[in-house]
Amino acid sequence: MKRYQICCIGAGYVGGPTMSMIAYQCPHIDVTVVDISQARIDSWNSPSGDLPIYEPGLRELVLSVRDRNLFFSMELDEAIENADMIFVAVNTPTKMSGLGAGRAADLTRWELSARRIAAVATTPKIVVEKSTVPIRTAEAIASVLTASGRTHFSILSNPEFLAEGTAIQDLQNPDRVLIGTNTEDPCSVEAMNVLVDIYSHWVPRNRILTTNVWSSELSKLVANSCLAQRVSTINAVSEICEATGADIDEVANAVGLDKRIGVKFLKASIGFGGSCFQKDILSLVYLCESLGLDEVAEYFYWIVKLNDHQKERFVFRIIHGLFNTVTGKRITILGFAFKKDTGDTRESSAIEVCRRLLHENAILSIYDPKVQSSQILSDLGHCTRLDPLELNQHVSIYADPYEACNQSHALVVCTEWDLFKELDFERIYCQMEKPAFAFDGRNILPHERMKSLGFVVYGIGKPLDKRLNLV
Ligand SMILES: NC(=O)c1ccc[n+]([C@@H]2O[C@H](COP(=O)([O-])OP(=O)(O)OC[C@H]3O[C@@H](n4cnc5c(N)ncnc54)[C@H](O)[C@@H]3O)[C@@H](O)[C@H]2O)c1
Ligand SMILES: O=c1ccn([C@@H]2O[C@H](COP(=O)(O)OP(=O)(O)O[C@H]3O[C@H](CO)[C@@H](O)[C@H](O)[C@H]3O)[C@@H](O)[C@H]2O)c(=O)[nH]1
Repeated sequence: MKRYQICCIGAGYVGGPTMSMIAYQCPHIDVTVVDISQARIDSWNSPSGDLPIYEPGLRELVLSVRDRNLFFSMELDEAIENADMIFVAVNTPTKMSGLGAGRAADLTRWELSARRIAAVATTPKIVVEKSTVPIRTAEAIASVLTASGRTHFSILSNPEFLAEGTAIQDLQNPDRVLIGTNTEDPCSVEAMNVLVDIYSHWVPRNRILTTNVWSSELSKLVANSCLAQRVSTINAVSEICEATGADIDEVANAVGLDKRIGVKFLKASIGFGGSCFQKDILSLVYLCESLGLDEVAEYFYWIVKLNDHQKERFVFRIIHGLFNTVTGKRITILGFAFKKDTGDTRESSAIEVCRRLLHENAILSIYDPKVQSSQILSDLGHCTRLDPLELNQHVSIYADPYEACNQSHALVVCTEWDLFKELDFERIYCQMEKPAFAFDGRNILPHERMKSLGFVVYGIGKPLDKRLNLV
């Protein structure tokens, strides 16, 4: 009997881990993940397990199922034609030019995938929207798919809620799985039941929600906006704390212990990063503007504005603290990824912090345990427009955190890697220029111990040290 065949278009942060989990949980299903990037596919197939993305637990998961019932391939057409169900998990970044530039999601890759499916498929397919897309994308995709009239397509929305750094845990034990379908079409409902059955292999049935397609698409954008809104709220409060002497961690704890509010996602920071929050809020803003809902659009837009403000004021603290000039001063950047436990730098706040410091002629020593040097240089080259030679004069990347701290004027924590908490700060203090400053953009360092060693410490939303030159 023919085994059930799944194909996933897009072997990225979502396609790779999500399909690995389905293959692991459903040994009776064959899963083929395809991509247009040969380098990515080669890396997923790497014999040593040197995968294209770092995610705790992912390597073990992939190695346990790869070439059993999980395959990574460049043969898009073959995988599409063989598949009963096709997930589309391509990237949907913010449009950079044209209509809706800086706001709308760019659906080019999605449409190209749909056109490829339409051109190749000769047997009925269930097409699953896994990428985050604007509301009503499924409708647009349906018209592309059905235009040829060659076969039948059922379109489902199944947004992904995993967070990077905890993707495998999130996939293994999701708070909910959301499936949107056209409830008036019996074929779509049948397709939905097939997808529900797949998830039911490991997700309790009461956590699998079924809704209409539009609710499903909108819920994904709203979930990210709610999460980002909490971060912007606590970051706004961090500024009040610094102006008044309140302590942000005490406030977050006191507020979050109200069960209606909850303690999660109230950690003050240098601002949220990652490929999703800003993009999805802007997509929601664009939707609201298109609908003429200007006040609603403005409300959501402020989440992003506040986030930009938080990054900017963090850099101002550094410059003011260092006697209003960082020209020629060595500054150590601890962490470059947008959060811990990932090597992903997309929209990382570290990029903006470094860009501003380089603009002020600082010399940067950067350490991150998982981000490749080439990625850091590419991100900084892109945002500063400095050529590689100029960049090399101002930026050094280290594989050892102590070397990165040598002769530095200030430590700047951009990512909350656990290992930063355990560093030997006595040793680091001895290596640094004096006064030695530490700007903790994640409030993870042992501030009191560091102060007793002689450091001048700045923490987000923490009572300010008088030596931070507050003018
Ligand atoms: N990264 C996350 O944590 C996360 C979580 C939930 C949802 N999402 C959403 O999932 C989608 C994918 O995100 P991602 O982070 O995995 O992106 P990604 O950039 O890591 O991966 C996308 C992959 O799609 C491939 N691709 C692009 N066009 C293609 C085409 N026409 N044919 C075949 N392959 C193609 C790219 O080469 C790339 O490897 C986005 O819509 C994103 O908003 C992301
Ligand atoms: O209290 C907090 C929590 C998070 N952050 C920052 O917010 C950003 C996003 O963090 P997180 O949400 O944990 O990671 P993502 O991988 O971006 O995951 C978000 O975006 C995904 C893509 O849409 C969704 O699937 C997830 O549910 C959603 O959490 C990071 O820069 C974090 O450092 C804070 O500053 N303070």
